Amino acid sequence: MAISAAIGTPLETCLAQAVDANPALKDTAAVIAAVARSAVEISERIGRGALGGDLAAAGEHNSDGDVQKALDVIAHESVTAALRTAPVAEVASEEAEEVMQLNPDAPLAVAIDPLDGSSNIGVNMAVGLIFGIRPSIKDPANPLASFTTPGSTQIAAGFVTYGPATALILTLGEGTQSYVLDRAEGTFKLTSPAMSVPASTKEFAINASNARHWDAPVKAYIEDCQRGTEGPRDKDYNMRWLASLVADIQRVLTRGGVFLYPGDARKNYARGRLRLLYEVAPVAMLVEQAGGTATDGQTRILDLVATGIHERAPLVCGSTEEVACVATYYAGGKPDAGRSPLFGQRGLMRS
Ligand SMILES: O=P(O)(O)OC[C@H]1O[C@](O)(COP(=O)(O)O)[C@@H](O)[C@@H]1O
Ligand SMILES: [Mg+2]
Ligand SMILES: [Mg+2]
Repeated sequence: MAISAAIGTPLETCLAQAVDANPALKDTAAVIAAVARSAVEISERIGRGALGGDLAAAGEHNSDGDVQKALDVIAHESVTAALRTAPVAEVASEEAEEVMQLNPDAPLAVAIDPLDGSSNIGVNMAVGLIFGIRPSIKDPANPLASFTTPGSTQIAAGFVTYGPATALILTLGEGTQSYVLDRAEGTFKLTSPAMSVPASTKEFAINASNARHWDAPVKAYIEDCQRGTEGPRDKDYNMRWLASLVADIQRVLTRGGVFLYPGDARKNYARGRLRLLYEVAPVAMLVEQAGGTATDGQTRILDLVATGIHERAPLVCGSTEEVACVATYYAGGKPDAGRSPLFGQRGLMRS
């Protein structure tokens, strides 16, 4: 439901209001409160920086082959301990190979990236946590049943950004809200009851070091953005890349933009880098609920169905007009052929 509380209202009060309006959200609210408790703990830990030990110390490899840093493991243990106290049957975590069974009779399943933006650990840059909450499907024959449904079955989704401020971005399926942690009180408080992604933008986010590996539509789209007013897009673009999905998406949710992590030609990158269940699908729900669009380039993310819990998916999301523009490149076209270098307003053959 949409949140109508005043700015500054504590998360707990907002959740209680949501449950009053829709009692079916009671268990979901309990899960969100548990995730928020873990986020407060991790925020304090990150805030101490190197005074709290070497959070970037390398450990084992995780399911995706990434080296786990100390903070990846600390965050995973903190959030799964919190979820054990909530009505959660199963957890799919980036940091666990298999689905974790918590409270078997509980009604909900949670997909979680306990620590997003791991390359930013230890350099005082923004990192975060991402989660998506789904109904738990009890199917003894299929231990993945709760997670092999479309992203549109998510009941709620959110992420936390541990940045200059610790923020919680949340949707309960109707609108996207933001909260900021009041460090003095250890409580998240409402800062925006309805985030709204502007339909158009002049800002894109992509890891440009991968340009030589991109497919033709992404290459053409980014090249045209870079040509600015000299090219068919006829506007000068800015580029931002924080290497932290949560921070990049918080910017897109706040002032618009388009975020791309496409598939590319590198080994194991045919479907990009981001994981469908605990990164792409929650972000897609938040972006859609804020009036933006989220696709894999062409197909709506929330229609995609995972076949494994660590499956990847390309992500193109943010301002609706810009995401639609990327889709035209994938469909083999250009957004406005009438403004091509040859025929456009500044073209050689202006009519
Ligand atoms: O290092 P790259 O290829 O730019 O990838 C950065 C992306 O990888 C991620 O760090 C992946 O998440 P994890 O840190 O949870 O593995 C995203 O937050 C970020 O957008
Ligand atoms: Mg991540
Ligand atoms: Mg992670």
